[in-house]
Formats: sequence, C-alpha cells, structure tokens
Amino acid sequence: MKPIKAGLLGLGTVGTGVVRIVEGHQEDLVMQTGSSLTIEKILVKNRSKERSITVGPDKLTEDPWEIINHEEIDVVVEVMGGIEPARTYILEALSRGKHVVTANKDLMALHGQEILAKAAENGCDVFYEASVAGGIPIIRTLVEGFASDRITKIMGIVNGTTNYILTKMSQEGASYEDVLKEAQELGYAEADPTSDVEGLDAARKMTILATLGFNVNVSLDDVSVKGISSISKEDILYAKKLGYEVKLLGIAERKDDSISVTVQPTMVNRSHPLASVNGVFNAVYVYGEAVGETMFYGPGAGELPTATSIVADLVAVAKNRNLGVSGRRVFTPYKEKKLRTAEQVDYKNFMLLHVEDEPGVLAKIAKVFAQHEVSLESVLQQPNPNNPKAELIIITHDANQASMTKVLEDFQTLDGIDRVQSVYRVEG
Ligand SMILES: NC(=O)C1=CN([C@@H]2O[C@H](COP(=O)(O)OP(=O)(O)OC[C@H]3O[C@@H](n4cnc5c(N)ncnc54)[C@H](OP(=O)(O)O)[C@@H]3O)[C@@H](O)[C@H]2O)C=CC1
Ligand SMILES: N[C@@H](CC=O)C(=O)O
Ligand code: NA
Repeated sequence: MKPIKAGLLGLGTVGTGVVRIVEGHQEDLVMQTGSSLTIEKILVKNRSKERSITVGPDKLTEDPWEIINHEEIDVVVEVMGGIEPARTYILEALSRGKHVVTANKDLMALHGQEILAKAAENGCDVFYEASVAGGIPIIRTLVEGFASDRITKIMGIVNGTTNYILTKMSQEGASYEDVLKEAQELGYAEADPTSDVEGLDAARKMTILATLGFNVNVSLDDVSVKGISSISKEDILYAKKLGYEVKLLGIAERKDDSISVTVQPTMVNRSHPLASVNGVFNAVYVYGEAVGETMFYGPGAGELPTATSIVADLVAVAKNRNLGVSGRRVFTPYKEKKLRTAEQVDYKNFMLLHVEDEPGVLAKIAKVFAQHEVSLESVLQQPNPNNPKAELIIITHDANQASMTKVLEDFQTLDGIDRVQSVYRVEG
C-alpha cells in the first residue's frame, strides 16, 4: 500500500509525542494499516529552538504553506493550539483534499461544525480524539460504542491541570500557585492556564462530549461555567471531613429531551468512582438508558498519552484511505436543541455558613429553606476554636437552582447569618 505522509503543525508537548510514537511503533502501525506512516514536514514558530528530540533540520519549517500546499502530504496533524491561524490552516488543508487530525478542543468546540462540513464537502476525514480527555478514547466510545443507546448523563473530570491541582491541595495541603506552576512545567496546562483554572478548557470539552453524546448541536455559550480559582483549602478540608472530594466536574444531562451542560467545582461522595480519580488522570462517566453506568479512565494530558490518541487517529485515516471510505464517517447532530438553563437544573447542594451561635438562628435559616421549597438532608454545626461564629454545614436534597438563588438572596439580609462561605454542587 502507498505510505501515508503526514505534516505536523506544531512540535511542542503533543507534537513531540507524535514523532516519538510514529518512530517507535512504526512496525505495528504498518502491520495494522498496510502502509508505512511518515512525517514529512513540521511547522514550528522558531526553527532554531532547542528540541528534546532530534529532527532533521530540513523537516522543520516556519512556513505553513510548505505543508498545506505539499503535493505528497495526505494528512495534516494540527497540534499548535489556539483558534487562528489553526482554523485557517485546517480549512485550507481540507479544501486541498488533505485529511486532518487535531487535538484542538478550543477550535472543535467553537468551529467544529464548520470544519466537519468542509471535510464532508471534500471527502476528507477529520478526527479529534486527543481533544477531549487526552489519552482516553472517549470520542470513539461515544460515537461508535454507544451508537445503540440513549445517553442521559455524562459526568467528566476532563481537565488534567485542575485535577492535578485539587489532588495536591487535598492530599498534600499544597498551595494553589505552587501546584499550578508544577502542572505548567509538566506540559499539562494550556499556553494560557487561565482557561484551565477558570473551567473554560473543561467547558470546551463538555461542549464536544454533549454534542456527540446527545446528538444535539451544543455550543460553548450553552455551558454554564465556574472554575477552581476561588476554592479554599478550608473547603477542601471540610469536604474531606464529610466524606467528599472536591473535583472540577463537567456534567451534561438530558431529561425529557431537554439538556443542560455545566462545569463547576463539585463535592463528589467518596463512594463514587469519580472521587478517586486523582492527579493528571481524567475520567468520563457515561449513563446510558440501556447500558446503565459506565466509566472511562486514563491520563488526560501529557506528551505520550495525548499523542497516543493522535496516532490512533492517523491509523484510522490510513485504514479509511486504504479501504476507499475516507470522509464517509458522517456525524450530524440530528436532534433539536432544547436547553435547560443552570437555574432550571435540580441537584444537591453543600453550604457552609458562619452564623451567630444563639437560640433561634437555626429556626430562621430552616424557615427560609422551607419558604423556597428546598428540603434539607442534613445540618451539622462544627466547632471551630479559631472562629467566634458557629460554622453550619447544610446539605440539601435535590433542589431547583432558581430556588437556591432565592435562598441565598434571603440569607444576605437574614439576622444571625454572618456570611455564606461556600456553596457547592454535590454528586454521588
Ligand atoms: N499538552 C497536553 O497535554 C494536551 C494538549 N492538547 C492540545 O494540543 C495542542 C498542542 O498543545 P501543546 O503541545 O501542549 O502545545 P505547545 O505550546 O507545547 O506546542 C505548540 C507548538 O506549536 C507551534 N506553534 C504555535 N503557534 C504557532 C504558529 N502560529 N505558527 C507556527 N507554529 C506555531 C510551537 O512552535 P515552537 O515550538 O517553535 O514554539 C510549538 O511547537 C493544543 O490545542 C492543546 O490544547 C490536548 C490534549 C493534551
Ligand atoms: N490543559 C489541558 C490539556 C489537555 O487537554 C488539561 O489540563 O487537561
Ligand atoms: Na480522548
């Protein structure tokens, strides 16, 4: 069979892993596809930068058109990141009949439909397994493995950087800033780590998962997002004491054909499998009406795990080309989008209040919950010798979030409440 020739856009953390795996696993790749896989050219910003792998100097280029216009390149692997110029390069490559493999969730979340349409127009494949949960083959699982089922819930720890930070804060009492720096040095964080810690990276990934899982065209604006930057060590300690772990959880749910997608710090009951997903590991929990509970676990970021997904996509491109079925993998979100806003969703809440330690306060608090029809699962007063106020921990039953907003509004002026320290969604 004809060899498959790839051009790489980017030679950073992920690009370097792709080169290593293509070189290291060549024999198996040939056996699986019937074609050898070669990397012809690699686009970088700076050719003279020192690299951790040896690449022939004639392979590196600073000119993207050397790859996009290259007559022999069959597939362009985009691992440079960002929206532009990556979007333009991908669209130009597709219009020249080149297949595309990308790790770019920013781009797929915002412009996925445009890119997939251009691919269909030109009979090309676009694969993006590495864009969600790095080394976990979750996209293939949703599109192929669950094709026979109706998915009702997807819960994901889909950002490695924040899970690494939360794990180190919980297990070692480490400071937020120190661990973020470590995650950046390990190559887990985005070029601008704000998108990791503020939940945007997870929101982009949840946009992709919800679109594929529910067959609905979910857009990034449909996702309600809160990151981890305001989580205190105290919150994490309280969670632990009560049997929970704090995780940045993406939750996509479908109820009566309307969907909601949220990303927020969540207290996960230690008995739930997502609670023990630590460090840079990711996990995606999928509930299907027929199959019930499933969970997929693995490294969510890092050089070789992410590159594994990219090279698996290259194998898919090679197999399709060799079988003459390129561009036939059609995915069209065929269901009408009916959204429930964050306010319309029901879930359990954890609340930590600092209150006056005097008779009648608890009764007033209970009355506010009752007025807004929020029922309580447990109330606990924690002694804290360093705090003159009483610390009250309340866990609600599933509560409508519009009602919870009203409860919080009333608490702002309620006599006896000093402050609401924190509120978290509770799962498991
Ligand atoms: N890191 C990870 O663990 C994961 C990353 N991803 C995604 O993979 C993609 C790549 O990430 P990562 O490898 O970490 O990124 P890096 O920042 O490590 O690497 C980016 C590479 O692209 C090159 N590059 C960037 N912009 C340009 C440009 N305008 N023109 C030419 N070359 C350019 C850089 O060149 P130079 O080397 O000269 O600076 C560098 O080689 C991103 O979309 C990211 O979100 C997905 C899953 C996991
Ligand atoms: N910055 C991302 C990289 C993978 O997508 C993460 O931390 O998960
Ligand atoms: Na993946």
